[in-house]
Amino acid sequence: MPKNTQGIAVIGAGSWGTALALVLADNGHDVRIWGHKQEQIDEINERHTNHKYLPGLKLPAGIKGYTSLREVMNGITDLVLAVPTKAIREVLGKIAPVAENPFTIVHVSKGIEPDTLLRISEMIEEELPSSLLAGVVVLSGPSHAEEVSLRHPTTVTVSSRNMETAERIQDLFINQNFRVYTNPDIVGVEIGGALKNIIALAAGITDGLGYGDNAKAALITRGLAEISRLGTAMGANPLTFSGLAGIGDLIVTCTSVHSRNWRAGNLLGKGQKLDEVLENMGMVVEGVRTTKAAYQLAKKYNVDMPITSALYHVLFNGENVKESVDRLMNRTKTAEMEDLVNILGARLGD
Ligand SMILES: NC(=O)C1=CN([C@@H]2O[C@H](COP(=O)(O)OP(=O)(O)OC[C@H]3O[C@@H](n4cnc5c(N)ncnc54)[C@H](OP(=O)(O)O)[C@@H]3O)[C@@H](O)[C@H]2O)C=CC1
Ligand SMILES: O=C(CO)COP(=O)(O)O
Repeated sequence: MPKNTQGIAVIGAGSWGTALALVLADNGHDVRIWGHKQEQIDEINERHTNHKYLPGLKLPAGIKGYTSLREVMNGITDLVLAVPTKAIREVLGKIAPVAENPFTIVHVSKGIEPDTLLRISEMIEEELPSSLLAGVVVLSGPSHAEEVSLRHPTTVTVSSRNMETAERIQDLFINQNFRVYTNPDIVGVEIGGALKNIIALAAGITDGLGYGDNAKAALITRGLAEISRLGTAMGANPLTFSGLAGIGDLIVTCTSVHSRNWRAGNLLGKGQKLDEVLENMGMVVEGVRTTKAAYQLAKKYNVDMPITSALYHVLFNGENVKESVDRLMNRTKTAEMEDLVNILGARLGD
């Protein structure tokens, strides 16, 4: 596999940034990881661990930690952006003045910005001048950092408006444990990755309420239906939602104990308050902000998203979780596929 001779910068030293730094180091790349906490970067450089985010993991000495964005960006042509969606604009705003040459961004975050309703690649294009941005790629799929860091078999997909760039990034990451596919549908890949977190929160809630596997299978299936409806209305290829960034990620996030979104939902289902849950999680729970964004997008595109809407009212209007499930179950009867077929028909008719 071709080596990036300049080294690759990973921006964000949380769970996912650290696990992906390991994949890149396993592939022989020199990796610079940037974090904003001196103590944590000292730990990475001196003890080769990142205890808070991936306890027990020993990092190769080839992964070097930095707190200076100027130093980490020096000569860099490929950058992996691994901070929560909420922090992306702030971090890019600090990178722009210190970057000296154009670079490709591989973003690995799973969110949509509330109010602007932008996908992450669109936020990146807004924040960085085109003279600095050589390309934007999204890497997404069913991939919990905890298992990637154990080098357990994992599959993801990369997408970009420029497929040559996507294929080059595929080559940087792919190895025997980390299989990387390409998909030209950047809208679908970003929407699938972001919206599955909403359904995982809901699946955590039903598990917390003590409902069983039927309820979870219903959420996964009907969750996929509403993700596909919105994504298709936004221009995605509906087939993307039957792939890794769609059903693949939805399954892993709704069923894995590693999922922060599922865990947060589970605590909500058991009766904890949202503030309390988020305070104790210690890591990002992207689905909360994304629920707000998807609720707004559903209105904008006039798409029915009953699970997202129910969760929105639980999270932001204090509605009771059990009553919300009852209301979802007692909506007017409907057909299973008709809405998606109509959305697709309207698009093809345009
Ligand atoms: N974890 C996973 O398995 C996967 C995560 N993702 C996605 O990757 C993205 C990052 O998630 P993940 O790594 O898991 O999150 P974590 O909560 O594990 O880590 C987030 C990291 O970002 C840092 N950070 C937060 N805000 C800022 C800021 N304003 N400036 C600089 N650094 C900041 C945090 O620092 P601090 O320690 O100070 O809080 C921390 O190092 C998310 O969008 C997530 O959905 C995607 C696939 C898998
Ligand atoms: O996206 C993920 C796995 O693919 C991580 O999900 P959580 O953020 O819910 O842990």
